[in-house]
Amino acid sequence: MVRVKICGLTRLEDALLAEALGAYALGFVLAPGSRRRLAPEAARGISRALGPFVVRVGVFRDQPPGEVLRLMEEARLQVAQLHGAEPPEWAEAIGRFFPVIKAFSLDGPARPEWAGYPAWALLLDSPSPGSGKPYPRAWAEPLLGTGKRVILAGGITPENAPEALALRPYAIDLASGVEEAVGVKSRARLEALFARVRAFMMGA
Ligand SMILES: O=C(O)c1ccccc1NCC(=O)[C@H](O)[C@H](O)COP(=O)(O)O
Repeated sequence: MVRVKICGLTRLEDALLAEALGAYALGFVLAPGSRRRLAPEAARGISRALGPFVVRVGVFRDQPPGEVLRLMEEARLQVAQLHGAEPPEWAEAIGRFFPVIKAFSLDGPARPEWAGYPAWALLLDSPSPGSGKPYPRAWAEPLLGTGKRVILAGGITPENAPEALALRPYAIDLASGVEEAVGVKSRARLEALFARVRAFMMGA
């Protein structure tokens, strides 16, 4: 089973297309400073138009639990992804209401101690989230096989996705690799990605 999260959605048409192609989760950036940032009401409009069986993920960075919980409710989202230096206590406070994904930026091999962070899954990303910059996928290995769910992100594209899939992560996550402009997904690139994922599954 390979789960695909398409992140940084800003348009309803792109979210509906990603859902139709088989995305398991869709990410909406509510963190300040991102060129993909959506207002909560815009994310709510997209979330309300999607089917019931695709997971809506809110993406945050260094925003305190009260702000995250308010935005999650306002935007009608279901999972909180924390992309900053959030202390475990923040994740525990948010985790009382929503499943939490904790993102870590890799500038070298993943640290085994991250497995102790109170999150439902760990997302291993490049140092600059949303940049389309990859890293050596072997850097994820210290956390694979620990029993912790690992989501691989950071510069994944339809072309290099098999390298990430071969590590059999809990999921893969993409923003830039399926875009024609920042925040604007490409139909052709989304279709190419899901074709590569299906081909990998058939051959796995
Ligand atoms: O996508 C952004 O603009 C972003 C900004 C700030 C924090 C997180 C952000 N994205 C979160 C994601 O989960 C991205 O999909 C992930 O960083 C991978 O991005 P990419 O390398 O562009 O595929």
